[in-house]
Amino acid sequence: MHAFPTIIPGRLFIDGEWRTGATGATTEVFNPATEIAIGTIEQASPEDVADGFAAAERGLAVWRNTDAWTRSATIRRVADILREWAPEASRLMTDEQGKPVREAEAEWLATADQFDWYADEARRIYGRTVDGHSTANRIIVRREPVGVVAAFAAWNFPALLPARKIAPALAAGCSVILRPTEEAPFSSLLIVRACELAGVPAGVITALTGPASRISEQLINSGIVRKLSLTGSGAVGRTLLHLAADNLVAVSMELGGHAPVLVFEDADVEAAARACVASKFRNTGQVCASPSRFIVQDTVAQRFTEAFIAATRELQLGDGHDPETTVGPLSNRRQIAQTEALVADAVSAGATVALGGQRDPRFEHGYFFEPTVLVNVPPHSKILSDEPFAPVAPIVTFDSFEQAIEIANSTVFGLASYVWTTNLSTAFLASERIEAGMVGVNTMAVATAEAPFGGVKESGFGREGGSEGILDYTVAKATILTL
Ligand SMILES: O=CCCCC(=O)O
Repeated sequence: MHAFPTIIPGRLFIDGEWRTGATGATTEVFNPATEIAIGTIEQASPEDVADGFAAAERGLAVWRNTDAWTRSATIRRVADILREWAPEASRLMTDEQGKPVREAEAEWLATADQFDWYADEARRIYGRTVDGHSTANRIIVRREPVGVVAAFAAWNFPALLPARKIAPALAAGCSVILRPTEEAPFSSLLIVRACELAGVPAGVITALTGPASRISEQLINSGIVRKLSLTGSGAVGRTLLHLAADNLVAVSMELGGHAPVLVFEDADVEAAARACVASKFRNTGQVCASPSRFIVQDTVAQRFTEAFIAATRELQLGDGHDPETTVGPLSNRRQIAQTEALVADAVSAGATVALGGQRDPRFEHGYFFEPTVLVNVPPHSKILSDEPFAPVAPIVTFDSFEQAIEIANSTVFGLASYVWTTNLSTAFLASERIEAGMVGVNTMAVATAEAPFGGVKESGFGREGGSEGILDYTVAKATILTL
């Protein structure tokens, strides 16, 4: 048994120790439902960051020489600890990020799944041998750890997103420097604490909280970090890619999406609408794989829209700690402004607000926005092209398979996508024609530890999850033998 930490360590974790920063500067963290501060985190100074990457370099030397069975058993213990902590950790996540406790609990279990999955994959890092030009040649290919990894994740899934980077990196034998987000840092720090308790050696995991741009710049310019993994916005991705290019650091980028849902007339339309509502408003729409454009065959559009609105009306907006709540607040003030702007733009373009459309006036505090449904949405509305990260569902129609695919592929993004049909040919053809890293057919559940998660186009590159996920943290080394 591992007791849940009574004091959440809002500290830096460097060389196996929880430390205050060299300058003593801290940042407050707020509950988005109450706007009340729930704690503080340290701001790592340049000296702290330098200590962090030096420790990570030493940790790498230890961990890359630790056998795969030991790495596997250690990572498995992290999963076990996180499962033990899930009930309390869920309430903490709700405090800092806003999502309903039930969703937070699901996130912690999915987080533990990442560690479980990569505990197994640690023992399955396969090499190969190839015969060379000459019968005397043998080429042996081994996959070695890429080196020190810098991991930057977004605030919308403060446990799952770091876990998707930490678990495969540890499995591959890398050391990891995590920069938790300032909006929701405590869940990420809990993972670090679980790693410590599980026996991950000093320096193998480091946590540095503080200003994103300064810390990332220092890490990438350090000459020690060999791999950068980001889940974040396209703008941040571009900035970090420039830095990585200057330093020839390898990158994986998960940069968001704008997932189309194609609903064909042969689908179970009501089941599709219910599943779409549950998925659309999960985490208040702040999900990179969130279905965000509902593209419905015109013959069933009215039925779909009615069922969608009816299911949306049943949602309960409120504080995530209330057991009745099914949709929590947006996570921060920026999201409110962005959501309001998207709705205003769509309405001025000619869209109709069929439900919601504004900040919920019942709440004096907190970032509560009504679950919103837009219909008659003109193609040039920003809600159909900009990543929304908002509880707003635009419904548009199509009249042919080709038009459905054209609309689905009309954004710069290509992360998740969804198809609802009972026709096997339509399912296959649509999933092959949609430009996306993932396609859910008659399901909205595409994010699971055993499947590769990642995008194409401006949604980024690299994969997290599945047996593919560990490859991003390895390099192939060829040894060419002449016998
Ligand atoms: O925001 C991106 C992560 C998606 C995780 C999920 O859908 O569970």
